[in-house]
Amino acid sequence: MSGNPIGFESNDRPVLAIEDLTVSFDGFKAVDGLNFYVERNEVRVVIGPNGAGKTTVLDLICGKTQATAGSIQFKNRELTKMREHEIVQAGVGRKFQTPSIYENLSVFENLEMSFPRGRKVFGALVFKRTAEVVERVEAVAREIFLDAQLYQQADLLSHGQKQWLEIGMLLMQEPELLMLDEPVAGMSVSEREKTAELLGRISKGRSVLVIEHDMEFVKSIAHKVTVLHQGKILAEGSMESVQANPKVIEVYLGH
Ligand SMILES: Nc1ncnc2c1ncn2[C@@H]1O[C@H](COP(=O)(O)OP(=O)(O)OP(=O)(O)O)[C@@H](O)[C@H]1O
Repeated sequence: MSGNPIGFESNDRPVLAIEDLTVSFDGFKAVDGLNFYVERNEVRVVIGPNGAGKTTVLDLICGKTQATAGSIQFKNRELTKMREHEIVQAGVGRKFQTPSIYENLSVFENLEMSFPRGRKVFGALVFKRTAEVVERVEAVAREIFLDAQLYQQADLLSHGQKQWLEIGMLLMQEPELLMLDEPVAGMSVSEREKTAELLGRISKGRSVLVIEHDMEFVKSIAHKVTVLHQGKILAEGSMESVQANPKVIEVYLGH
């Protein structure tokens, strides 16, 4: 865990403030009156049993799913009224479980095409390779442990390296909120350790929101843990406090 102080916005409101958030699917409330706050410099992990609503919360934040009621404020902007691409532009990056990298392109090219200016000015694949872009690609590649693989084709990377590349593609866009769904699934022990280090590092200056089932990994990264159950918060606090909570043991950790 980093000793980095968890910061507040200038007006003391958390970077991400979710209030009374509800989504119903045919009358079934997958998320039910949720109040949830994440600070800058924080790594927050959301845990809970299958079907608790964890993925749905990320879907609501990134605009993939529309809320039935409630509000999601990110840096004081209301995300429930925005479209998916506007939410990305507002500084929210989301990584899904399956990597969506371009297997036939190099690590460099994958990172390069995620550079926002490249997209806006010249389209996704064709744009001028400026010194600024090259510097940024190289810096991100170092950050994600792939500087030695920069010119390697992405399909030759290990599963873990592909996951890091996708995190790198998100970092190219400099998101202020980064959301990751089970980032270490299928990773080796050493890849898990490096991922924990990576998440600690990249949480500085931004917020990182992770869904994870691997409790050892959760323990190694979480500043704070939120336990979801039936679309509501069952418990929230330090890993130690939620692990010792009888309600959490009953519905999740005891299984
Ligand atoms: N688009 C949808 N339409 C109908 N029901 C949905 C939809 N999306 C999610 N659900 C339901 O909402 C509930 C919460 O699902 P969600 O995927 O958010 O749970 P989860 O906590 O992420 O579970 P897991 O750990 O298995 O990924 C589940 O009962 C699921 O079937």
